[in-house]
Amino acid sequence: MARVDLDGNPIKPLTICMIGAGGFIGSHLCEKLMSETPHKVLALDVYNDKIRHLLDPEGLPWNGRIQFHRINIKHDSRLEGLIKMSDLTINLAAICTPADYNTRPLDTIYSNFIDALPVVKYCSENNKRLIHFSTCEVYGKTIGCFLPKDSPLRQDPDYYVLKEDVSPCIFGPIEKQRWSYACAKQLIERLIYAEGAENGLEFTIVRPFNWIGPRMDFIPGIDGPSEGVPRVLACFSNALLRREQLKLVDGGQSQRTFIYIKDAIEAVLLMIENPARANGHIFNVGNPNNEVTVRQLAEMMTEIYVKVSGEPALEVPTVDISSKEFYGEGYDDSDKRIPDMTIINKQLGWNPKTSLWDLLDSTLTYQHRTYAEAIKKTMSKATASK
Ligand SMILES: NC(=O)c1ccc[n+]([C@@H]2O[C@H](COP(=O)([O-])OP(=O)(O)OC[C@H]3O[C@@H](n4cnc5c(N)ncnc54)[C@H](O)[C@@H]3O)[C@@H](O)[C@H]2O)c1
Ligand SMILES: O=c1ccn([C@@H]2O[C@H](COP(=O)(O)OP(=O)(O)O[C@H]3OC[C@@H](O)[C@H](O)[C@H]3O)[C@@H](O)[C@H]2O)c(=O)[nH]1
Repeated sequence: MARVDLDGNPIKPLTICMIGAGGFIGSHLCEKLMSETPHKVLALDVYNDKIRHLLDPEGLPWNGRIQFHRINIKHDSRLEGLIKMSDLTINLAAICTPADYNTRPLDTIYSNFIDALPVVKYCSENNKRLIHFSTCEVYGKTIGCFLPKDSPLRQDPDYYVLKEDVSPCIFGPIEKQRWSYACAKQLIERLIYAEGAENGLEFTIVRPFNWIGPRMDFIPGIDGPSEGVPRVLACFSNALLRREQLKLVDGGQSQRTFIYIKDAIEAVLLMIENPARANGHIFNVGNPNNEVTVRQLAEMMTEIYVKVSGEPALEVPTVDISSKEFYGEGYDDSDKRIPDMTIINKQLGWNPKTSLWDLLDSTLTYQHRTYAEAIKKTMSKATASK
């Protein structure tokens, strides 16, 4: 049966230039495009470990529909040609790990702003559609967090729900370099918007709110550097796998809403296949029903991991740590992130489905299956060499 868009029109097969296709989100998007659509993907990245299972030249039903190009977009003259060959460009490439924002601020700004410039320019000059990945961090802190602790207004959604077309972007001072990422993302959003307004660029901007699931980041010492600090899902998974305490930065009081990667990918597919409804829009993509403090996240992951691994929890499963000790000088944090869903609901009729418990259950089952043996081996080697 012919696939149709939300308005009942048949969907034409597209060629998609996906930059950063080898990362967490890219790998899930490639998987979805291969298994459920006829679209072709030119997959650009410096790594391909997370999509290698899709690239096998023989024996896969989508044989030939995905092509990997090992390209660093900072300096590769093939970029424009690949964008020209495609109907649509999706840019996911970025440094997007908080541990880097205040320790490698220059790389962070270059990656999220300067390196994205040619992509925007080539799309605009060649009249190609662009879906650009920004972040919920462009909102920064909520207005509510500046109110007195006992102010009843803190309970009023107007003071904390984040709306694409209404909410201000509130960052900390320049010396809090944590905000360099958010600021670079905000400026590239403004540039894309201006290209749309002045030169007619067809664009969609995505603001992901803590998408999590299998293949997110790395487990230090197993498939990433031993001293590396990934995002919170991988930090907590690593601690659980090693039977270490989960570290709560500044007491784990910050709040986040987490969404299952597979729900979020459904939203991206709707944007890809419904350009008339998605062009010119900025979309929050998150799950407002899955809000927890980081402390509650740690407790829930501990409880689920006991069930998944069959091993009892540590007597004291968490430990508090200061942000200075964990991330270094210049760290700051978003206090609370609840996405408003009005625009994406209206344009694409999309809603997230998976509860936090269910998404952590499937993700920790994957983490245990993928890493438990490897961790046991490295830990027993380390003990033997003592
Ligand atoms: N995962 C989330 O919850 C989340 C939240 C907010 C924003 N985002 C945004 O979504 C995008 C993808 O995030 P992710 O979670 O998949 O991160 P990721 O780090 O897993 O993926 C990014 C990919 O981009 C590649 N890349 C970086 N610089 C490159 C370059 N110069 N040339 C070629 N490839 C390069 C990396 O190798 C990596 O594979 C990023 O722009 C990020 O800022 C993600
Ligand atoms: O071991 C840890 C790791 C992290 N944390 C805390 O957990 C919270 C979430 O941290 P993450 O590393 O997942 O990153 P954040 O939610 O702060 O930002 C992320 O969200 C939006 C995206 O653009 C980026 O991928 C990233 O910046 C923060 O409050 C952090 O301080 C811990 O308490 N312990």
